[in-house]
Amino acid sequence: MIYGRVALIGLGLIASSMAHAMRRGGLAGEIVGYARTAETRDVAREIGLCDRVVETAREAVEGADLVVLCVPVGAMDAVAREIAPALKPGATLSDVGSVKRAVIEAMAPHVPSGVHFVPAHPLAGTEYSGPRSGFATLFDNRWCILVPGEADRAAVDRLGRLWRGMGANVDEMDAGHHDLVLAVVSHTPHLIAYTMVGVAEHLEQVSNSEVIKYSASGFRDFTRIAASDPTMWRDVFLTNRDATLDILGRFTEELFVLQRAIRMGDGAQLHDYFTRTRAIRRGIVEAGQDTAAPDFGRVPAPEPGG
Ligand SMILES: NC(=O)c1ccc[n+]([C@@H]2O[C@H](COP(=O)([O-])OP(=O)(O)OC[C@H]3O[C@@H](n4cnc5c(N)ncnc54)[C@H](O)[C@@H]3O)[C@@H](O)[C@H]2O)c1
Ligand SMILES: O=C(O)C(=O)C[C@]1(C(=O)O)C=C[C@@H](O)C=C1
Repeated sequence: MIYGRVALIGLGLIASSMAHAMRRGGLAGEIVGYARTAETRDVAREIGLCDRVVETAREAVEGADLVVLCVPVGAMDAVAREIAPALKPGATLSDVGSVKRAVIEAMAPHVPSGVHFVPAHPLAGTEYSGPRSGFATLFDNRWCILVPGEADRAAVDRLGRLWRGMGANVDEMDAGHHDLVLAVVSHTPHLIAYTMVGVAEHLEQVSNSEVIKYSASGFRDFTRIAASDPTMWRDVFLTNRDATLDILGRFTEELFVLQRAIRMGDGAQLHDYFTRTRAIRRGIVEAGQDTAAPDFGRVPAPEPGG
């Protein structure tokens, strides 16, 4: 056991996956949960997600050794303000928000002295939300980034042990770098997926039923991403504004380069570009970062005709 009592605030995909993963590893003596709506609290009780589901966030954090805010990024400020007076001295306060600079700015002013604030971000998720969507293996072999700043080393190491116990690999970063990296590997790709699905929807010459019927696998992957929670992603783009706009600007420049190559019939440029991007994908598969990739991606391609 790593913590005696863990409080999870906001019982959606990430909190419910944490609850399952902590149980699987025997990592918490007691898991206490709080959700804003009575409906979510009722579902959590019905499926036995936590040992106790309580009626207020303050009640949930009382006596907890670890408190994790699992609410949308835009709600972190209000929740931190509300629970701060009830936090136990010596407790660790963490979060799982997808953006780190804005969350730290929102939460840090409320953290009482004697409470260790260790922000975190598990790089794992699905397009589903709510208390029924979680599963114990969500974090297996994925990364969790801790953004500890000047936090107490023993508290940081303890939270790292919890995430490793839930199956994740743990790294540390500063908040600004985290937000830039995530703008590249998660936030801008989501925006592009949302946009591509929007383009298909707005195309007058192709009906929505044709889009659904003939949806090829590349587009299907876009639609999966574009089904992600609207509140969560609204907050991500509003709070990681600068990094996302930076990456989006670079994306637009590269898009124009490819657009020009297509217009000019420059096959060599297209081939060279796609050869370089393929190497990146192969690197991800070889590093074991896409567990869904078939094995033949990791061995040389078969001989023609073989
Ligand atoms: N879904 C992902 O892929 C993913 C991955 C990593 C991190 N995150 C981050 O984890 C956090 C939770 O995401 P999730 O996917 O579990 O979302 P979710 O929608 O499944 O759950 C969010 C929970 O927060 C509650 N909530 C919403 N607004 C609230 C408020 N103002 N006050 C109190 N509770 C409120 C909701 O009722 C719900 O129970 C977000 O900060 C998100 O950025 C998400
Ligand atoms: O796999 C997915 O559905 C996700 O979108 C998960 C994903 C990602 O971009 O990888 C999304 C947001 C996070 O903060 C972390 C992980």
